[in-house]
Amino acid sequence: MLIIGIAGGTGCGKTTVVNKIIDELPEGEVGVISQDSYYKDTSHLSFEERIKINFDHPRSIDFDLLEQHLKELKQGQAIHQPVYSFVKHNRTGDTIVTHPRKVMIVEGILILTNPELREMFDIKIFVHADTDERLIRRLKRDISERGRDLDEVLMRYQTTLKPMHEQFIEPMKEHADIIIPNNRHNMVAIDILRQIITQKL
Ligand SMILES: Nc1ncnc2c1ncn2[C@@H]1O[C@H](COP(=O)(O)OP(=O)(O)O)[C@@H](O)[C@H]1O
Ligand SMILES: O=c1ccn([C@@H]2O[C@H](COP(=O)(O)O)[C@@H](O)[C@H]2O)c(=O)[nH]1
Repeated sequence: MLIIGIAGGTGCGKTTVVNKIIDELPEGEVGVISQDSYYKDTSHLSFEERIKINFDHPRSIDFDLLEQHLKELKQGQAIHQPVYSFVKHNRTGDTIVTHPRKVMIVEGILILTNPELREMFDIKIFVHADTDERLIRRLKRDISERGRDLDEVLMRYQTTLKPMHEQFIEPMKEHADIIIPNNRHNMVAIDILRQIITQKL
């Protein structure tokens, strides 16, 4: 199994890159684990308490479960990946059965901050887009898909997104094997990745 970690700040285009890689490779060869599925279960908190959580800090992620699941996949076992609701800011209680594949992609803003997880990646990728570009994308996406409004996104951006990005995410570029510039759609980078993956397989 080839395990690829894809990190980068919110809105940089991680999910988009992952989907393009899946499109480029034979069906059924690529599986995905999203760090978002591993936000800690906060069912014991009220909605008002949950919205105050700093979702851009590594402590908000259940890295133990993420690591355990990746190990199980590596051993050939299927896992039950939790389903996360950005609207409720919590796990839904449902899970998706994720089967081991020849290529497993783990994507998320903070996945390179965890040393044990980092060790498990055969290829570490950092997707870069400029800060203003990411904020514009985040605004559009969170308003249209995640039930947010302008004030919520900007407040979160100033209080947690920007400082956490600078403290935890941007420094992780140092651990990356490949940095993909993604201010615009970058099909050349996707094609290079496809070639690297095919060669490794
Ligand atoms: N290279 C790009 N150019 C323009 N828009 C993009 C690009 N990559 C992604 N987007 C858009 O930006 C938004 C956030 O992208 P997404 O892949 O969800 O980012 P991430 O998973 O890193 O948060 C989406 O609406 C997506 O369509
Ligand atoms: O309940 C939540 C959990 C997370 N977020 C935000 O999501 C992004 C990470 O997702 P991307 O798809 O990589 O953008 C992170 O910046 C959190 O602030 C949230 O809004 N609510």
